Amino acid sequence: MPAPSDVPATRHAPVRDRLGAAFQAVVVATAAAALLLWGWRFAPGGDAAAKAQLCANALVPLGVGLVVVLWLAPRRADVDRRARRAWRDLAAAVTVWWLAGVLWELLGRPPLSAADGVQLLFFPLVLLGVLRFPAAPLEREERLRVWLDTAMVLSSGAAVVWYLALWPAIARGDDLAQLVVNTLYPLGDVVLLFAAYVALRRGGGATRGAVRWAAAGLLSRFAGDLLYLRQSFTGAYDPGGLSDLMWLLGCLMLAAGACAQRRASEPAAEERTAPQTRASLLPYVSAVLLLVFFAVAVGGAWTPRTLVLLAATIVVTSLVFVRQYMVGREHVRLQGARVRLEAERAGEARFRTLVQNSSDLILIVDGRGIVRFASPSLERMLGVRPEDAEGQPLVTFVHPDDAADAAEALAVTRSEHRTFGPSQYRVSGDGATWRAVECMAENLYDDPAVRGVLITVRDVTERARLEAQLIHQAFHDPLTGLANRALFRDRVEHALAREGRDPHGVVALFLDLDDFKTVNDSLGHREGDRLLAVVADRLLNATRGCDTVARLGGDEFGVLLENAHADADAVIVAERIVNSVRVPITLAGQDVSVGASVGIARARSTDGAEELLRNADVAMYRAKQRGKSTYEIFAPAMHAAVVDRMELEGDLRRAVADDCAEMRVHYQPIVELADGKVAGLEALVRWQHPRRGLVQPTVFIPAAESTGLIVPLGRWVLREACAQAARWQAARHAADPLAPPLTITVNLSARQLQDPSLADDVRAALDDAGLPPHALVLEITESVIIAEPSAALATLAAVKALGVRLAIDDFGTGYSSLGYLQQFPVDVLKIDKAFVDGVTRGGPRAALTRTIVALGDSLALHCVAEGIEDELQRRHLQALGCGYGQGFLFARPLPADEIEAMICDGVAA
Ligand SMILES: Nc1nc2c(ncn2[C@@H]2O[C@H](COP(=O)(O)O[C@H]3[C@@H](O)[C@H](n4cnc5c(=O)[nH]c(N)nc54)O[C@@H]3COP(=O)(O)O)[C@@H](O)[C@H]2O)c(=O)[nH]1
Repeated sequence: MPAPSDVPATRHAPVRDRLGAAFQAVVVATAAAALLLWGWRFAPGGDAAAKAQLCANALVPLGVGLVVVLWLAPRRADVDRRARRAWRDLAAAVTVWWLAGVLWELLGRPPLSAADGVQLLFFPLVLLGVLRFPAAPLEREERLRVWLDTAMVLSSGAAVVWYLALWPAIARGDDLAQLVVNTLYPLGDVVLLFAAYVALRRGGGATRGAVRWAAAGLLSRFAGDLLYLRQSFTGAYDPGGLSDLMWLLGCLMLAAGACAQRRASEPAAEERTAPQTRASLLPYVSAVLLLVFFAVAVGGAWTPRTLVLLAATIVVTSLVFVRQYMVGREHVRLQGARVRLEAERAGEARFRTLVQNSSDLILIVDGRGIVRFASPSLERMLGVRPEDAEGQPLVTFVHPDDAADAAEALAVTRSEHRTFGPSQYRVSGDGATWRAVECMAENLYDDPAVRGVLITVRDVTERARLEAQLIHQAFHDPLTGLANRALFRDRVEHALAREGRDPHGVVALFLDLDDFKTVNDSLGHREGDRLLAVVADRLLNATRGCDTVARLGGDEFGVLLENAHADADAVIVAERIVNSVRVPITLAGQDVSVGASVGIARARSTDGAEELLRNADVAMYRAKQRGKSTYEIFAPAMHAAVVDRMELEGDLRRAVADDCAEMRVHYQPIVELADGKVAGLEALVRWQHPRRGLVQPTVFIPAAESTGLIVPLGRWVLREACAQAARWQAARHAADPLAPPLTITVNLSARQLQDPSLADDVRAALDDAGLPPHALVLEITESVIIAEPSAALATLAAVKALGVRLAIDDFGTGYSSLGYLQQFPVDVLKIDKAFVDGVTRGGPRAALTRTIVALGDSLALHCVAEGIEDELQRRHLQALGCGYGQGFLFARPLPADEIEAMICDGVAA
C-alpha cells in the first residue's frame, strides 16, 4: 500500500521529470557560466578591475536563478514532506544571504552594517533546515559521539580562525565589533557544517545525496567566509574574487542538492548503524589538518598565538582519543547487537515457520475479546481465512451453548494473569459444521510482542467423536440401541435424587418377554435378535420421549416413568406395552406372537434405585405367575413369595445343571380295573432338595416351565423312566415270559412340545434303554394341544412315527370341542380326577364320565381314570366300562425299589 506521501507514478511522472530536468539545467548553466566568468577573471591579461566588476555584478543574476531553483525544485510532489520543509528553510536562508549581499552592495560594502545583521539570519535558517531533514533518532552513544565530533571540528575551526584571523586583528588593534561579527561567519559555518554532518549520519538513503550537496555547499561557503575574514582584516577584499566565487559555488551546490532530493523515508535500522565512512572522517580530518596547521605554524617561535593553537591541538587530539575509545566500545556493542539480531531473526524465522505450519491454531485476542492474530491453520480447521477472522469477536466462532464459558475463560485469563485450560468447546466457521477443539489460554499482556491473550487451539473432533462413541457403547445396548442396565440405573438414581423426599412420581416398569427362549431355540438367534429389536421399537412407540426405555439383558426391558403420580398413568403405559408387544411379528416367514409380563413399582421415600428395580422385578414375576401377557403392580406382600420363587428357580437351575443329581423319579401303577393287575406305571418326578426336603412337582414344575429348565429336566426323566421300565420289563419277562408288556407313561410339558429335538430325544432314550417304542406312553395335557395346535401336531406326528403311544391328560377339563381327537394320533384318554370324584355322586359329572368312556370306546382309545381313591369309585368306573385306573386306592407314587414287588406280583397292593 503506498505511503500517504507517495505519488502515483503514472499521470504526473512526465511533467515531474520535465520540471526536474529544467531545474538541473539552470544549475548546470549557472555552474558553466560561473566557470567561464571566473576562468576569464583569473586568466592573465585584460583589465583586471573591469573583470572583477563584471564578476561581482554577475553574482546577483546568477544567484537569483539558483534561489528560484532552491524554492521550486523541492516542491515536486514526490519529495517527502519533511524534506520539502527543510529545503524551504534552506531556500529562505540563501534568499536572505543574497538579499543581504545586494543590500551590502547598495550600502557601498561597509565593513560592518545592517547587511551583516540580515546576513547572520542565514545561519539559524540553515541550521533549522538541516535539522529538519528526515532522520532516525540517535541513540545515547551516538549522541555523545556527535557532540564529541562537534567539539573537535569546532575546536579545530576556532583554533585556525584564532591563528589566521583573530590574533592578527587583535595584534593590529582592529575594531572589536567588526572582529566579532566577521569571526561569527566562519564559526557559524563550522556549526552548520557539523549539523550537515549529523544529518548525513542520521539521514536515510533518499536524503543523503541531497544533504551531501548541501554539506559541500556549506563547505564552500565556509572557505569563502574564511577568505573574506582574512581579506577584511587585511583590508584586501577582492570584489568578484575568490571569496565571492566560493559563495556562489556554495549556493550552486545547495541548489544541486535541492534538485537531487528524492522521496525519503525513515531510514532502516541497519542503514543507521552502517558506518558513514566519509562523513565520519570529518572530525579526524579536522584534527589532522589542525596538527598539520600547527606543525607549519610552530615553524616560527613560541608566541601566545601558537600557544593557543597548541592548546587547541592538545584538546582536539585528546578528543580524538576519547572518540576512538568510544568507537571501539560501540563497535563491540554493535557486534553484540548484530549477533543478537541475527539470533533473534533466526529465532523469529523458526517460530514463524512453526506457527505457519503448525496444525494447531494460534490466536491472539485483545482485552475486548477481538481476534488480533490468527495463524494460517484457521483456514484448514474452520475454512476461515486468518485476515477475515482478525478484527472479529472470538465468540463469533464458538457454539452458542459454549459461548458464555469461553467468554468467562477469557475474562479469567485476562484478569487473573494466568493460564487457563485445557478446556473444550465447539467451534465453527460457517455456523453449520461444528468441530470440537481443546484450548489453552495464556495471558501475555506483559510480552510486548503479543500484548494479549495467546490461545492455542487443537482440533480434537475425532477424539471427541470416539469418546462419545465409547461412552454411548458403555451405556447403550448394541442390538437395540436402547439404554443399557447401567444407564437405566443411573437415570433411576437421578430421578430419585431430583424428586428428593417425595419420589412418588417415579415409576419403574420391569418387562420380561414370555416364550422368548422358545423363539430363540426354534428359529435361531438371528431371528431372536430381530424379535428383540422389534420389541424395542414398540416399547419406544408405546412410551413418551421423556421416558427412559432400556434393555436390561436377555429378554428383559425396563421403562422409567417420571411424574406418573397416579397408578392409572403407569397402568396405561403397561397396557399399551402388553398390547403392542403381542401383535404378531413375522420371523423366518411365520407369524410369531410373544407376550410381555410387566411389573410396575412406584418409588417410596425410603427406596433407592436398587429397591425400586427389585420391586418392579418382583411384580413382573407375579404377573408371569398370574398368566402371561399381563401386568402387576407391586405390593409389599408379594415380596416374600417372589423371593422364595426366585430362590427356588436359582436352586433348580443349579440342580438341573448338576445332571439332575437331586432329582428322583417316583412311579405310580396304572392298573386294570377289572382285576387290579399292573398294566403300566406313570413316571412322576420329585426333587430331593438339600434344605426343603422332598419337593413335589406342583411346586417346581411351573418354575421349570417358565425358565425353560423343563426341557433338560424332562429329557432326564424320559431317559430315567425308559431305562427303569426296560429293567422291569426284563425282570417281569424273566419271571413270566407270557406276561403282557408293561407300559411307562412320561409327562411332557408344553415347552418340550416346542422343542424341535423332542423326537430325537425320545428315540435316543428308547434306544439307549432298549425299550420297545410301544411300551412308552407320552402324556400331554389337553390345554397344551389347544394352545399350539399346529406346532403340537407336527411334533406329535414325529414322535408317533417312532411307534410311541400318546395319552391326553386331564381329559374333559380344557376344551369344549372334541374335534381335535380326530386330528391328533392319540391312544389313551386319561379321565381327570374331577370326574372320578363325581362318578359316585351321580349328576352331570357321572354322566360326562360315561360319555368320555363311550367316546374312548368309539375311537378305540384306552381310558384311564385318574385319582381313584376308594373302592366305590373303582366299581362305578368299571361299571361304566373304563378299563384302567390309577390312584391312591392302588398305590401312591413310590420310588422304583418300593414299587418293584408290585410289578413282580403283577397286582397293585
Ligand atoms: N411335565 C412333567 N410333569 C410332571 C412330571 N412329574 C409330575 N408331573 C406333573 O406334576 C403334577 C403333579 O404330580 P404329582 O404331585 O406327582 O401328582 C400325581 C399323583 O401323585 C397324583 N395322584 C395320583 N393318584 C391320586 C389320588 O388318588 N389322589 C390324589 N389326590 N392325587 C393323586 O396325580 C398326579 C398325576 O397326575 P397326572 O400327571 O395328571 O397323571 C402333575 O400334573 C404331573 O403331571 C414330569 O416328570 N414331567
